[in-house]
Amino acid sequence: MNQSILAVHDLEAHYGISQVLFGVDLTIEKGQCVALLGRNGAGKSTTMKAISGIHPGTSGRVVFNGQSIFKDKAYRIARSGLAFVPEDRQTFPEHTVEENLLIAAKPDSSGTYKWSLEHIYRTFPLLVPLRHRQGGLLSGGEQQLLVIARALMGNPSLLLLDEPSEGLAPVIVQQIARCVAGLLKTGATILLAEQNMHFCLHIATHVAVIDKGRVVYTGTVEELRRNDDIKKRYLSV
Ligand SMILES: Nc1ncnc2c1ncn2[C@@H]1O[C@H](COP(=O)(O)OP(=O)(O)OP(=O)(O)O)[C@@H](O)[C@H]1O
Repeated sequence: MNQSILAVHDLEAHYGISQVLFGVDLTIEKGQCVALLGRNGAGKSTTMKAISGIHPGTSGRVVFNGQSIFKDKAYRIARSGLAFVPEDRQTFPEHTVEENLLIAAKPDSSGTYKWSLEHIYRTFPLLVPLRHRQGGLLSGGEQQLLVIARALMGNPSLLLLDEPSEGLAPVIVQQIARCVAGLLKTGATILLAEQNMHFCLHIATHVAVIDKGRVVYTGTVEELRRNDDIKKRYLSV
């Protein structure tokens, strides 16, 4: 049986007095790529921020690798092996690509460095010619690749990617899709928040559709492909 890496139950979150998550339920098993799909403002980023402790939820349960992390500080959650890559793609702009990567190097919970610099460059060949360029001088797509690679240098057991395709040219989106698909082949487990359903359907194994702060549908990618009603109702397709 698969081992559940992340289990989120009845998660609620607010900004001030405004409630935006109304009981999110979500499970990710080892090796899965779950696409969290939903329209603008549906609650994808807030779900990721609540899971990773950046914007803690107000109630609910979040269990990561068998441990409750709900209300834990963001740095503790990150250290326990959950890496969150926010949508703003912030690199350390004054530092080179290689320095950005080395700053983040950390072993996994067993003390192992699965992701070395060499392994990163093999997986992200586009970063090789850029290794001495400052982070702030990269294009949007290059920055996106760098922040994903930087997260991997921390050898996480779960990677949360928030809208990696947003605002990028189709050719770059394809490169990022190839890169994420490659990560899955290496055994990575990924929660991928996206508005771009087509980007996800080629990569993800499972989907969770979120609408108005609630997960309204879960299934495999194949099941979603066949479900025109859900696509029309929640994904504007
Ligand atoms: N810092 C904030 N303060 C107040 N309200 C916020 C804040 N961030 C998000 N919201 C609101 O919370 C709701 C959920 O936003 P969230 O960013 O989680 O949605 P999303 O599905 O990620 O959308 P997008 O694709 O536009 O990022 C929206 O109504 C949004 O306006």
